[in-house]
Amino acid sequence: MQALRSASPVCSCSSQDFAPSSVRKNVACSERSFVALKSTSRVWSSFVPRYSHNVTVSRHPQIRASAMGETESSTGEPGWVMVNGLSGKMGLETAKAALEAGLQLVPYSFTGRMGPDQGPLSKIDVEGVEVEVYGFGQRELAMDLCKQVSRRAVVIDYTVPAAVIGNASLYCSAGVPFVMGTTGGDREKLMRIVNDSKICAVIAPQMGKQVVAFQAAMEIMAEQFPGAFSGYKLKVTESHQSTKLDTSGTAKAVISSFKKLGLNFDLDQITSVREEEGYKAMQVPEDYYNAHAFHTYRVSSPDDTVAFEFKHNVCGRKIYAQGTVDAVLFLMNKFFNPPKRGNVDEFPNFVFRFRSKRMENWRGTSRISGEVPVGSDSVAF
Ligand SMILES: NC(=O)C1=CN([C@@H]2O[C@H](COP(=O)(O)OP(=O)(O)OC[C@H]3O[C@@H](n4cnc5c(N)ncnc54)[C@H](OP(=O)(O)O)[C@@H]3O)[C@@H](O)[C@H]2O)C=CC1
Ligand SMILES: O=C(O)C1=N[C@H](C(=O)O)C[C@H](O)C1
Repeated sequence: MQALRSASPVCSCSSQDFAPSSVRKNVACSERSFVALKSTSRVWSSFVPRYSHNVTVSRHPQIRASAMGETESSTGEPGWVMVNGLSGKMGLETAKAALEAGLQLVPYSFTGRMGPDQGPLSKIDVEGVEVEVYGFGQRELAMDLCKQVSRRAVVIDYTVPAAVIGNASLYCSAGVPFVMGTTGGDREKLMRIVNDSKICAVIAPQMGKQVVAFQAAMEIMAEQFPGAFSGYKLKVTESHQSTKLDTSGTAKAVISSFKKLGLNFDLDQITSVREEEGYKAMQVPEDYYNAHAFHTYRVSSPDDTVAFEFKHNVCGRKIYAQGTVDAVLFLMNKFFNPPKRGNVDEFPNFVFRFRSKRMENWRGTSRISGEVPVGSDSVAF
């Protein structure tokens, strides 16, 4: 990963790299300089593990300890997370992973459905924690309740593409940092909203760190060998559960790297599989028809004598839930913990990518069909 860092001049950096220099040297620094950090790089859009082995958050003593002790020094309590989209597949999986990692679940959430004028629409039990879910009209109240529980909560958003902008605006105006796992929506606007606010966010269409490492590798190849596949053809197939509302945000991200390698491709050429016949062709195990993300990128020469195939196949949702918890811990560390000796070192495991003004300008040139490509150029998702 050291090689990865040095090979990616624009945006790859470790958590230490974007800490203020005083933090980098593990010297205590003032809240003021930390605020300066937040105002210069507020959005982290993807991250990859520094080591090739898997890190299981809940079982990793260092990270678990970090979750438990995250805010202990300043507030005497473990970190709090609010999960929106809790009745959904990712929301629930992530809430469980957060509890398992030692975080506390804010007992309030909101949904897109209309609810009563007074009181919650429903209640959801997550491993014994009862969460009140408020209707759309009471989402501001839900945010207020969250802040009453803790001024140091982080929001996790796994909702629907149509909610991305509204929810991000709400978190920003409430002043609550967030992890946006939800795909789709106007990604450029999303970045603008966060950059114009005072809060931090981690935003990525792919929270599975190992898949993000693959994204990063593709981006490095693109940066090192631009145009290497000029004239070649690209076929992209992504298969997901039939309830998925949008085209894979991850596929869009990876395609942005392929385009830099010289391949012509429009996002509407992506083949999206959402039914059984396609699942069989993609060899999705039957048990995972309702919970999978299979991606195949096939690159072939004009005369079909040369072919490359890249695949990332995920069954279940654990990989995203674990990565999301890591992103939460990272945000808590950055946003709430006054930098202190060893603070940044609590997160030695990841290389984070971050946005800078320089990248923003660079990215502005690589728009695809109204959507900013994601991935290692890290904007959009
Ligand atoms: N970044 C990543 O690594 C990953 C991202 N995703 C993305 O996460 C998102 C959620 O996926 P998934 O869990 O499968 O979807 P689900 O359909 O299972 O869940 C969506 C949830 O969003 C809620 N919801 C709908 N509208 C709103 C709103 N306006 N405000 C708040 N909540 C709302 C729904 O509530 P209700 O039931 O009450 O309608 C439901 O709980 C998708 O965009 C998906 O692409 C998924 C996996 C990994
Ligand atoms: O909806 C999903 O399930 C997933 N969505 C993300 C995406 O759109 O890329 C990540 C992964 O593919 C699972």
